[in-house]
Amino acid sequence: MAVMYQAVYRRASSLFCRLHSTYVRKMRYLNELKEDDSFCRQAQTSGTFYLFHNLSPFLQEVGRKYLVPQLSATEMKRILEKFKETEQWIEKSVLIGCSDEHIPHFALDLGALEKSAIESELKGSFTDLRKALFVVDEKDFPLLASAQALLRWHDSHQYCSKTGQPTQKNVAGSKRVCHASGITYYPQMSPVVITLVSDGSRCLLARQPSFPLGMYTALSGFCDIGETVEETVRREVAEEVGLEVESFWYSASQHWPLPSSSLMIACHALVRAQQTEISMNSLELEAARWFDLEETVEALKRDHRSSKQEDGSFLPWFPPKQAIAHHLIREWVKEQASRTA
Ligand SMILES: NC(=O)c1ccc[n+]([C@@H]2O[C@H](COP(=O)([O-])OP(=O)(O)OC[C@H]3O[C@@H](n4cnc5c(N)ncnc54)[C@H](O)[C@@H]3O)[C@@H](O)[C@H]2O)c1
Ligand SMILES: [Mg+2]
Repeated sequence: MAVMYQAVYRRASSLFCRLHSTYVRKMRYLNELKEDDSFCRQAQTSGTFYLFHNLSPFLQEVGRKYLVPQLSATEMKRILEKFKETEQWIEKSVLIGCSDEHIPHFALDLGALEKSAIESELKGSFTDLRKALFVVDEKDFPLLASAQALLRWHDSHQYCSKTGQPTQKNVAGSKRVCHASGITYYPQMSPVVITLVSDGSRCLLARQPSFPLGMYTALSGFCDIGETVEETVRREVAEEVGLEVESFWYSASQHWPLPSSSLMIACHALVRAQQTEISMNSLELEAARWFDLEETVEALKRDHRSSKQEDGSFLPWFPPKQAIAHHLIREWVKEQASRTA
């Protein structure tokens, strides 16, 4: 028995070491690409490229699936030659990751070239990010989201906000520098707290007027400058529904690219069971109410289409699984179900 345990343990720890060293080596490689311009320029000649056109990612519809194709450096060169563009275009690309085998991945926006001509050449289409995020395979979601956010950041930070002079990107695209002032700009995300409030047996979900009809989600809000996550949770819940948070705990986080880069920090919060009367802030919200476990489980089964009723009204439904709000709601349901079991 002891021998068997040792063999299993040895196999597990060697697997851990292998995984660990692959990960560490990969992170070190990416860091080197960000820090060393000539190393990164060299890597562009053997990398793969994800294409965008005015910030819409290039997708290929194959059967019922939407794939996110990667073009090799050779293919990229061929396309640019075909459109009579020089290889200098490659320098506009930004580093977005690499494979375990250290093949670097770049994103490139071909916004200045004719969209339909590239689409017919490459047999696919540039798709609005809002749609693309929800039709691609789940594993491609973070990649598309971060690539688009990074390209958008570069597009909107071409000039120094102090001197008005043009800024230059480093080859990897991990920063931009204004040579007149010496200021370095780094890509940024705005921290946002998203909180699923519960009174112990129900959860609180709300909707803004701009949401698709029938969609409810957890409360969210940008962190004010200088605020801690704890302070934002308490303030947002007080501001939006007039309740006082008693305790809260962190669940998970997610980068959300729409409408501009946010770091979503997802939390569960508890309010006192005796103080659950909602006083909704109608400047921001259109509806806010408590959902019991059964109603929450039912709404989780619906989507935008299936929630539509014959009279044109909509039953409540929640954001799809790609959104961290969905994860919070599922987590709450699981916890409630295990409590009542
Ligand atoms: N992934 C998800 O599951 C999920 C769910 C809900 C919301 N979100 C995202 O969270 C973000 C914030 O949600 P919200 O609208 O409830 O926030 P919010 O309650 O803070 O209200 C938005 C308002 O805050 C102000 N604001 C303050 N700082 C801002 C900043 N850095 N950028 C933009 N506006 C700022 C603006 O006046 C804006 O109209 C949105 O971008 C939304 O897309 C994601
Ligand atoms: Mg809000």
